[in-house]
Amino acid sequence: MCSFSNLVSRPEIDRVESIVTLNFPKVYKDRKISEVYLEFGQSYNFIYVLSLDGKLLGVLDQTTMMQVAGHNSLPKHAGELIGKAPKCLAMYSSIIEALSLFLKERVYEVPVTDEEGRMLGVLKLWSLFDYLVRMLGESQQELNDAKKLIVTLETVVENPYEGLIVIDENSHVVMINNFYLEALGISREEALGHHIHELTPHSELPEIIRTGKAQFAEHWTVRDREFMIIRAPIKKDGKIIGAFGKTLFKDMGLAHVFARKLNQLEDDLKFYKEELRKIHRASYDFEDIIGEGPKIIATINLAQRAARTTSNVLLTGESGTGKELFAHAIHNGSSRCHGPFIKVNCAAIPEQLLESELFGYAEGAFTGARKGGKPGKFELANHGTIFLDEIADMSLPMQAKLLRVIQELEIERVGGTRPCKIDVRIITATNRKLYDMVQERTFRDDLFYRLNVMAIELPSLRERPDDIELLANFMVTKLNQKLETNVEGISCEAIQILQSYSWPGNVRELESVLERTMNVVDESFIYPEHLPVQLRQSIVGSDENQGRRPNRMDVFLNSAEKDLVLDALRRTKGNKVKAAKILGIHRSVLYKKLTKHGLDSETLSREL
Ligand SMILES: Nc1ncnc2c1ncn2[C@@H]1O[C@H](COP(=O)(O)OP(=O)(O)OP(=O)(O)O)[C@@H](O)[C@H]1O
Repeated sequence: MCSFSNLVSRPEIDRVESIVTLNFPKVYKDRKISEVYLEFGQSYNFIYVLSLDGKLLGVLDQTTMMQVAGHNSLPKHAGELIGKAPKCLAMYSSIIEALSLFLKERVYEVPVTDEEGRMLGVLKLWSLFDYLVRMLGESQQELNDAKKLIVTLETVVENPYEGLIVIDENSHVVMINNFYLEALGISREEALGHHIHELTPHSELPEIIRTGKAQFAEHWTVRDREFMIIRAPIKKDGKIIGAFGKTLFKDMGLAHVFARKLNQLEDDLKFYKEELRKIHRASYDFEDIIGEGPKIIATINLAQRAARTTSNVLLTGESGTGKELFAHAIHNGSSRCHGPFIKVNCAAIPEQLLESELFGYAEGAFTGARKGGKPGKFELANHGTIFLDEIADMSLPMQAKLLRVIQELEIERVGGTRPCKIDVRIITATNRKLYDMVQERTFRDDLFYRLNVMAIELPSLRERPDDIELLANFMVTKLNQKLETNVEGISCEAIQILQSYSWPGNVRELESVLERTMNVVDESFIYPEHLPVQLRQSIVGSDENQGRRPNRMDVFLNSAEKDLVLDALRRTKGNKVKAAKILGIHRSVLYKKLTKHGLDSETLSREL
């Protein structure tokens, strides 16, 4: 006999094998056919035999088995057993085929041999009882699941906040909830099974079935009540089998509340966007840079030229000379003025944080990293300008990373895997001698040359004492607003003291000296005694300023300046804004000059 496991490869193999070895061979020898019957023949079980090429050779049903068992004359081999089977094989064949499809896993197979042990076919056993018990169990479970689902769906459909109606492909109502019935003023009996137009003659649901197109947020008026509704087709396997209508709000009052909330949210969003834009905006223009001495004018001209290019800019100069002010003005004077302006103080950020601050980090980059990661300053500055202040304080490893960004024009977040292209103009600033640092190898030369494309050196205040009066008066006006004071000006003697001081802290120091002074002064003018002692002392030691009287040079320059101002005003027919532009000075400076030269409106009308 061929090995059973060659024929059967299912998990039941153990069980079947035991049947084969214990029961079937012995059925014939040891009269165990009744056991087989008990095992398989309790109720509607079948034993059928297939030939090796799959033909149904015979079937043993309950009756046959009973006969076999009852006659006590046992067949000698399976072939004999088969011979006792009813002959209506055709009927059995179709039943068995159908059931076998369902019952595959419950069919047990044993080989059938003739007397000489030659393989005749396969004897298959299955238990309908087992099957029914299992199927019933499964059906019960499915029934319970379905019941639960129905209860859930009923709760969803029958909620007091929205109406729902469902029609079939013939536009007959198949489902409607109480909210909808109430809105229509009809009973469920009057609705179910009826054509939707009998309930509501103008319903557009049949149109949805025809076109297959959904409608969103439509108005629906019924019995003087207004609703907002959506209508949509119901599809199965791509075919439209119905449509549904669903109210979006309990009533229009609620819809208005929702609309108001939405508007409010949109307004809030607009506000915060604007606030963010303000934060990331450059605050100063070239007009805000005060100075008319040749040095500062030349510097402003150079910066204006830099603004028109896309090149990187390196601003150098002592602390407080206005490097940040210039960076703002360059951004605002450039084609990127509508993009963001992002400032990073490289000295203020701890070395280990600078990389993630500049390039951002990916989600999960380190413990405590924010969900979704965080964009770095370079990403925030995209399509705008990044201002890297105190660049000389950047460590060598960070310099290398910055160089790579400049060369490849892309950044990669810390812990990230995908580089991201950026379009950023870089303005850097330092009050240290960067070139000396390059010589000392504390600053990378390749990075230096990349940053130093447009080099702008800002003059110290010492180098332009003539601007001090202008700057001081400008600041008094500005500080009056900030401090809510009414200081009208600075006396000539006080100006002389300011001009003779060396201003190591440059314009920032001048600003803070004036703020301190204006906070304590009670008079309308600032006199020498109001100024800090160290400033007053500076004039004592200054021979140059002792008993200073106007010399011929002063007189000449003064008169040349007056002529220039008048000439500009004549050319612009008295338009001061245009005249200031011609002269290349700020409007406020022109007004000061007019006062200085006694050019009030009466005099001007005579002179022009
Ligand atoms: N020419 C100027 N006209 C008007 N205000 C100026 C001018 N220069 C500098 N200031 C003012 O002086 C203060 C210091 O300027 P800023 O911060 O730009 O200097 P800085 O060179 O960047 O300083 P630091 O090197 O210390 O960062 C600011 O309030 C700025 O507005």
